[in-house]
Amino acid sequence: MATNYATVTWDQLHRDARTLSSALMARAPFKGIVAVTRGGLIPAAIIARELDCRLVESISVISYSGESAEDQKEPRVVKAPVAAGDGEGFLIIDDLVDSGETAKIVRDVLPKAHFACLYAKPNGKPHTDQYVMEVAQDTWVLFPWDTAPLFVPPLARNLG
Ligand SMILES: O=P(O)(O)OC[C@H]1O[C@H](OP(=O)(O)OP(=O)(O)O)[C@H](O)[C@@H]1O
Ligand SMILES: Nc1nc2[nH]cnc2c(=O)[nH]1
Ligand SMILES: [Mg+2]
Repeated sequence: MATNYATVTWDQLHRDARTLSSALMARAPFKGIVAVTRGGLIPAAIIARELDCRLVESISVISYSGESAEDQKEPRVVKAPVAAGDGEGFLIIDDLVDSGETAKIVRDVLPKAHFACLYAKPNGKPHTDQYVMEVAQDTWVLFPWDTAPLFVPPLARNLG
C-alpha cells in the first residue's frame, strides 16, 4: 500500500491541465492528441480545448487493478491509436507516470510522439517528455474521479 495519499480536486486538476497547455503551446500546433485511457481522457479534453485541437485519438492500456503499486500488472494495450500512425506530430497525454511502464509501452507504439502528463513520480520521470508537478514515489494520487466528499465528525465529538 502507498504510505501517503495526495488528493487532487477538480479545480486543481483543471489548473494543472491549463499550466501544461501553456507549456505545450511552445510546441503547437499538434496534428492531434492521443489520450491514454482512462486517466488521460479528462486532461486530454482540457488540453485539446486550450490548444484548439480537434483530432483526439485514444490508446487503451490496462496496468493497475487497485489503489496501490502492488496492484500493478504487466501493461496491456487493448485498443490501438490507429489515427496517430507512428506518432509524428502527435501529443500523448496521460494523467501521471508512476513506474513509467505504461508510458514505455505507449511510446513503443507511438515512437515519434511527444509525451506529456500532469504528475510524475521519480521512477516515471525518465519516461515522460514533460510534466507539471513531481509527486513522491510512496504517494498515491487520488484523482477527483476516484473520490467523493464524506461527512467528518467534529473533533470535539471524539473527546471522552
Ligand atoms: O507509470 P505506471 O506505473 O504505468 O502508472 C501510470 C498509469 O497508471 C494509471 O492508469 P491505470 O492502469 O490505473 O488505468 P486507468 O487510467 O484506466 O485508471 C495512470 O492513469 C497511468 O496511465
Ligand atoms: N489514481 C492513481 N493511479 C495510479 N496508477 C499508478 N500510480 C497511480 C497513482 O498514484 N494514482
Ligand atoms: Mg492510466
